[in-house]
Amino acid sequence: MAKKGILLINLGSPRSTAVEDVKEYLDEFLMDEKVIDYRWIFRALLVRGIILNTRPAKSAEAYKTVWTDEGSPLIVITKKIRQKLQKLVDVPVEIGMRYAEPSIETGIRNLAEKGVTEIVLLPLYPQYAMSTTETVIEKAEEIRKKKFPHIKINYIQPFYHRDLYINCLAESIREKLPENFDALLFSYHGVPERHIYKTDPTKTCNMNDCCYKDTLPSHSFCYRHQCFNTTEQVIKKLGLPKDKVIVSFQSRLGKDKWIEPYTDYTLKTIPGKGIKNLAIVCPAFVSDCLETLEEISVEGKELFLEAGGENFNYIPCLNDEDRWIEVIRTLCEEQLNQFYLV
Ligand SMILES: C=CC1=C(C)c2cc3[nH]c(cc4nc(cc5[nH]c(cc1n2)c(C)c5CCC(=O)O)C(CCC(=O)O)=C4C)c(C)c3C=C
Ligand SMILES: [Fe+2]
Ligand SMILES: [Fe+2]
Repeated sequence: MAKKGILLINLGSPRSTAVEDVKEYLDEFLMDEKVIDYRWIFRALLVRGIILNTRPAKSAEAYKTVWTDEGSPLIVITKKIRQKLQKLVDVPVEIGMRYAEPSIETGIRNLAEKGVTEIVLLPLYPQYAMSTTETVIEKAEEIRKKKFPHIKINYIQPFYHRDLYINCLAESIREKLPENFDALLFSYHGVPERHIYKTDPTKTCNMNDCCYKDTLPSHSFCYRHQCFNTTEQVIKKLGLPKDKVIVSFQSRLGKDKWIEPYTDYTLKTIPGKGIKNLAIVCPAFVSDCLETLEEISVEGKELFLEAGGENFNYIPCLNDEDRWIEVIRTLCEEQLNQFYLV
């Protein structure tokens, strides 16, 4: 009789805020060809020859500002999610990180040691991207084939369009929205435009109005569409008019063109357009992390206030909210049941 288990995957953080640990983490992250998709030699020249000379020290300083006694917020929150989910399901639950520790391999091994032979794996990313969902699945498959060939893995697909997730996100935002705000900004992690062209099997997305349309075959791999669609569904549930809502993309790296508009530019320009009281949410992240707690809540806030903004209200991620754990439970149970159908 097969034994089932659940593996939750998040991005991962450095082991500590020491520059050397941040460097090791950034090396693994940025040398992933699904993240910096250049040929190995050019990627190595860029990452090891340029980025890793200066970025680790800067990033280490940034990590210090968000680090807690228990460690990186992203890891701490993922562990809390695991604990809460474990109380709701009767199969073992483990976590794994795409980069650094506990790795995906550690997660699979922990399940294997409990006798699990069928794993439901949930990448904790609502929207598909080559640099998130795809790299997680590729890595997990590589490890499974090499080290655990007797184990089956069912991968949970991106869930940005699922009603249960949208209801959960909308309710979470509704509870935290300030009474008065001029606009609600949805800031998603960005990706280079090239990634979207590359993963579009239809080769029809032109990074234009097509991404806003309701249904197109290109959408199952268009991160830009999936972010707009998440926003549209959430604001419908919240009953917010479109003119009170802005979408932008944060955290770009390097000189390539990333999907626009950029969050930093948006934050600098909207006060001049009369938006002085801002609410901001980051739905590409299910758990708060460096990119929300430092880049948005500290740096982003500073940009907005310096440009004449008055109130900046950051709305935290779903983190370990009970309603979100229920969503995770349902997504996993759907797939646990799928094993019976194979
Ligand atoms: C939520 C989805 C994410 C996408 C898409 C994504 C793409 C992406 N990221 C980088 C470069 C960096 N990202 C960094 C941090 C970071 N990124 C995500 C998520 C996505 N990235 C998270 C959750 C985090 C925070 C990790 C944490 O420990 O809290 C960093 C490291 C931090 C820094 O030095 O600023 C880099 C670098 C690229 C290039 C990319 C798409 C190609
Ligand atoms: Fe990132
Ligand atoms: Fe698109």
